Amino acid sequence: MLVLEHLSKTFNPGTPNENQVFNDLSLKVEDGDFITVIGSNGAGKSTMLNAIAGVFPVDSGRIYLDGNDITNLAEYRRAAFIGRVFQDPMLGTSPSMTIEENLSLAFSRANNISLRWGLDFNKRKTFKKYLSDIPLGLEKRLTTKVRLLSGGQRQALTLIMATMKKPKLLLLDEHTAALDPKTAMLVNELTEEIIKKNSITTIMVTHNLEHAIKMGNRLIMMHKGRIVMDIKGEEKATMTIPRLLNKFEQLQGEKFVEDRVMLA
Ligand SMILES: Nc1ncnc2c1ncn2[C@@H]1O[C@H](COP(=O)(O)OP(=O)(O)OP(=O)(O)O)[C@@H](O)[C@H]1O
Repeated sequence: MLVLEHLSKTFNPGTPNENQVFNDLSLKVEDGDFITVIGSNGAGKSTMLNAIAGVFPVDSGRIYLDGNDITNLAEYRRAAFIGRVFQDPMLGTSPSMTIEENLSLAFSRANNISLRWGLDFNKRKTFKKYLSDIPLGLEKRLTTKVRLLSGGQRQALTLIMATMKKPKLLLLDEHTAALDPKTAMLVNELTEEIIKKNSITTIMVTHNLEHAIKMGNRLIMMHKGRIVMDIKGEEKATMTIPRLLNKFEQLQGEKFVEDRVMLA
């Protein structure tokens, strides 16, 4: 279980650019939760993910994962049990290495063995199996350099690498936002499949309201650094975009405004 307890974060304190992103942000994420996160511009969605991943220290509050206080743990140490996939397909893989070399790297990390480039028959067979489950044709391109892949192919590969060793937590920060709708759908399907198969606790930020409603078991809406909606169970299962927008308006007394929001 992940617990965020009374977190606060202000960027550039004491300067004209001072920006309090959140103050007293709390959240309990149960094991196996797949939470989709939506919210208005600058609501603090990415900042929340960054705080969990340890990209910067929080000003106050505590972060617990499986009962361990990780508030002061360095980012690289959290990376051992927190998987991340970003919006930018250029991140997460090594472009000058081939698909199989990238997978081999993740495989070595996952199995806690020192870096070994040896790509024997068995490894290649395993990698082919991973890749043949995705209809992106990657299983035939094991020796292709990753820089030659499309954005969708790279995101799929990053997702496989980030989950090869089951992470305690998977953070997806708009990981399909840069993809065309058809590829985004494929990568989302792969995301759901991997998460379900391995019961990975996941927090996924998205600007696509339809994806946010359809995917996961819980939907959180953030606004001005606060969690203003936490929808699950029957309410989530029967949620629609108009109902969600209405609920926001009723709760906040203002319309939901988000430049990049995608209704479908
Ligand atoms: N490293 C940083 N240094 C300074 N300010 C930052 C930093 N990261 C984020 N911010 C600011 O914090 C606020 C919240 O940003 P954040 O990226 O968390 O919002 P978001 O909800 O993900 O928004 P969006 O949907 O627009 O991406 C914004 O005003 C942003 O400019």
